[in-house]
Amino acid sequence: MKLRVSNIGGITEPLELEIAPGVTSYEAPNAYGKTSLSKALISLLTSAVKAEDLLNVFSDSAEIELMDGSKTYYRRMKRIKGNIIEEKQLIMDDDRALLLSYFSPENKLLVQILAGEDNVEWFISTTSKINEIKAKKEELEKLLQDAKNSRDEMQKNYNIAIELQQRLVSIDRQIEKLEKEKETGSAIISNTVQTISITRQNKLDEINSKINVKREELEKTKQKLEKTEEEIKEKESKVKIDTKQEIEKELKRIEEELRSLTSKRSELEIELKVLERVSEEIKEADQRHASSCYVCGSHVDPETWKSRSQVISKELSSKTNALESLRNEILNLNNKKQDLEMKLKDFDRVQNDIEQLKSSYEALKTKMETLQFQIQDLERQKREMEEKFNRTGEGIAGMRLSPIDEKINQLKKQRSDIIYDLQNLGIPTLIAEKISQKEREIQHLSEKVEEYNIDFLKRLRLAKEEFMKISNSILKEMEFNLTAEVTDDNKLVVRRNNAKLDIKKLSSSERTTIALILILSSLKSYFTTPYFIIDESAMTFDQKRYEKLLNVLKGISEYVIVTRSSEKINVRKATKELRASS
Ligand SMILES: Nc1ncnc2c1ncn2[C@@H]1O[C@H](COP(=O)(O)OP(=O)(O)OP(=O)(O)O)[C@@H](O)[C@H]1O
Ligand SMILES: [Zn+2]
Repeated sequence: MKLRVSNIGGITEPLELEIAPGVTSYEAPNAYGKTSLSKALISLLTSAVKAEDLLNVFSDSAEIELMDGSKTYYRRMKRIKGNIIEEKQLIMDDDRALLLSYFSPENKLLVQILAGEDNVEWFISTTSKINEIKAKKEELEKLLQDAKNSRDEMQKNYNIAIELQQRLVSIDRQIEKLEKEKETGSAIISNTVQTISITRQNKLDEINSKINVKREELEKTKQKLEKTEEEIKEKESKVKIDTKQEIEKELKRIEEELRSLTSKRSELEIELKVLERVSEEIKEADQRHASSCYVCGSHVDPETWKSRSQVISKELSSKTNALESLRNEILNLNNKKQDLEMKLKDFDRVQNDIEQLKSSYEALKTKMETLQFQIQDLERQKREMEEKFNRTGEGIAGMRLSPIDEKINQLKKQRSDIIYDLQNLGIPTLIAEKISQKEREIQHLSEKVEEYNIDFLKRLRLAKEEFMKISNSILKEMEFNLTAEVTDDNKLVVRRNNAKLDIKKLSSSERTTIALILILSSLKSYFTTPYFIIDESAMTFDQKRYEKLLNVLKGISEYVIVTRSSEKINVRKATKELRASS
């Protein structure tokens, strides 16, 4: 196969390599790009190796291309505005390649075993894809449970349907029997028919007369209503609000005037009384020819009494006249006031009348509505009655049913209920067919689940059995005085001369060998890789053991590539046998 790499990792000069089947050793100085090349090859097996990890940080585009026969696989990436865009055609996309196709100081299993950890359960379940099988198994188990549940449901429905069918047969028999009984009794029935039609006519007549009465009443109410409306209008035209207000204003004015006039009158009356007394005193003084004042006792010429009396009399008569006219005025105003008060009372009375008319108008309206509703109701009753009579024209329904018919009707209702239920459930023969179909499905699913179960257990054992098979011979061939096995609970157990040895006590080449054996076991059991790459820096073998190891590895994959540090660049066949055969 032919590999071309450019701008991957530290490889900036385009690199082209022809790799022959068998074990190839790729030698180059430190920091030349051996790891970069290995990563390029692994990146064609899994997209878990990301473009970001591959692309040389100083380049904007990179390419890995592998041509194998007529097939071309590649990863081509470009950096555009800080993002890497990639086109790829992988040989496979399986992240187990990181564990099983590449043995380097970064290999997780190697790291773990070098650290002295002996639990390899994660390695076995990851490389065997046991979890995927488990998930599939569980999915199937769920389907199986669902199928069983729906079969049970169907069985239940089947039992119900059978029972319903039996009930249907018995009901049909009962109906048949009752129909026969009815036929014998039908002679009696024809008599009743006449009676019934008379009763019907009576009922209709009754309703019709009720409707007529109500209609007449409605007509009368309507007339009353119209009359009331007219009256209200007439009265309202009489009572004009502004005239009423004017009268009230006038009344107020008169009352005010009356108040001022009456107070004037009482003043005048008091003045008159005073004058009358003075005039009497003066007259008396004149008769006595008094020479001194009857009030203050000062000297008065008796001759002046007469002239004084004259002045007072004049004043008296003028005041009396004024009082007289004031009294007349008051009288007049009081009359006017009474008139106006009468008018206001009239207004109030009419207003009252209007209120009363209005309330009786409302009452009439309600009565009309009630009547209309009653008439509608009666007409509906009539219509329904007519419909019922028409529907059951020549039958006897419309009246109470005879007990036989009632019983037949009841049975028929039960019958149609059962048929409805049966339609929902399905008829028993159909259900039975479905049940047997389900049973086949259950059978099939059970077998599948069992297969997965067996596969699951087998898979779990496979790598361990393979490990048992190959570990001791490899260890022997590598001349390590050790035996190793993986226990049922997935622990690595290593022994020397039958004594258990803690992994931590093993030398690093012993640990590395055991890790490699585990990887070989998983490769044989679960995973086929097109090439297997070993980074020599992961190994601490002496030359003799290194040669032996290459022999062990050569059958592991069609291509085995070992990268080594060397001052010179060299690509060559690495094992004697292959060198001999090529
Ligand atoms: N993505 C990258 N971008 C730029 N340079 C890189 C990148 N990856 C690695 N390098 C550099 O490229 C050079 C080659 O690295 P690489 O790990 O492939 O060398 P190596 O041949 O495996 O060396 P060693 O013998 O020490 O293991 C190193 O100098 C490394 O720092
Ligand atoms: Zn006097």
